[in-house]
Amino acid sequence: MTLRALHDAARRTLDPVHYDYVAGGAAEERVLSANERAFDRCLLLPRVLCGSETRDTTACLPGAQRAAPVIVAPTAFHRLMHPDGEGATARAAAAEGAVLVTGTAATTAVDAVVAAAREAAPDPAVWFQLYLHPRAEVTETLVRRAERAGCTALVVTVDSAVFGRHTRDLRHGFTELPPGHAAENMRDLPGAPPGSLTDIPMSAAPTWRDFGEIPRMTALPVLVKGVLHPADARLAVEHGASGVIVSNHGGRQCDAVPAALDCLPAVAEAVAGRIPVLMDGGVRRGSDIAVALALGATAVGVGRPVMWGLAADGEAGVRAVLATLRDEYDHTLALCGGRHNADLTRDMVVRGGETW
Ligand SMILES: Cc1cc2nc3c(=O)[nH]c(=O)nc-3n(C[C@H](O)[C@H](O)[C@H](O)COP(=O)(O)O)c2cc1C
Ligand SMILES: CCCCCCC(=O)C(=O)O
Repeated sequence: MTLRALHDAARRTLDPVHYDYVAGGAAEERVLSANERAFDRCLLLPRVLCGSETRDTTACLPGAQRAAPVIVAPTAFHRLMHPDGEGATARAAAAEGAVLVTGTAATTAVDAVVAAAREAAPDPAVWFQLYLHPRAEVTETLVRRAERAGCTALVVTVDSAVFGRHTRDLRHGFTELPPGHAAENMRDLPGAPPGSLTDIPMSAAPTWRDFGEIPRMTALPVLVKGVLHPADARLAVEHGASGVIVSNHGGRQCDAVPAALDCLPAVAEAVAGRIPVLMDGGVRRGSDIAVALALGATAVGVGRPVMWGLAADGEAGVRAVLATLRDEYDHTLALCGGRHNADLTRDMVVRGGETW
């Protein structure tokens, strides 16, 4: 099944309110569409007579030495997509050698997510995503929970000082999870109603100093997600981040920011190879992965495509999404004369577009 077919199948299967929760973005959804359009404008200039019969597409990531170059970005509430929820996503990601980022807003507790991943592979890489809580001890509770569960890295999301205004959810009045669903990692956190879609237990004014406390409280590598400005990428390095994820939250936060891909080159330049730079937002095909890697990413994240795969066919649907992207990327790398991801370089990306 192509990713488009899985998306169509998901749309047919899902309650339209739940479909819109995932598909939608903030405000006029300008950034949501800009993320995909940015990839449409980028074309690859292949090198010839320098290829290899076999290729190594693995990426060296924090807490995941030989991972697929596509990771599962953190997305909330997988049980809205399929009764098997995050357990199915975890087994699929582990079987495909992809990092899964599970999050505070998962409908399956982090220890059960890691246990599910271990059913599919002996040494899976599961990262845990969290927000900075106004009370440091609550943040620490989540960090310890992720450590105990066996997560291999943490991801701190910093683009959500306030919750995005998701137009479609506002139109539907979708503010509460259906009965029987809850954000399981939040059940026992103070002031966190686990059924609310928008009431995130997070600080409204976190600082780099607050972020810097996290690498100090844990031996796990800590990545920062939601960086767009190169100056923030430099601050991330200075405050102990082990990786930067260039992301505008899939167009679900500020609807006036650039496409994530368009922010990648400047962030990669600012980081200058000191830590890995990842990006997410709008990745829909293997050649998108090649473009992002050529522009300085070590790996890319996918959010919505994984949700569509899960809704369409559970664990098998998520596997199909990850395997399709990996195979398409390998094929593109071969056609561009590459053997390793690093063979894709910035000079191989040109801006094309509708006017050509
Ligand atoms: C339904 C949905 C839920 C999300 N939940 C979270 C979350 O809990 N934490 C987070 O950091 N990002 C969250 N994101 C953002 C994703 O991690 C990622 O940045 C985005 O989906 C990438 O864009 P893509 O969907 O075009 O691949 C969510 C995105 C979607 C679509
Ligand atoms: C407790 C609710 C947290 C929801 C976070 C989900 C999210 O980030 C989104 O974009 O939706």
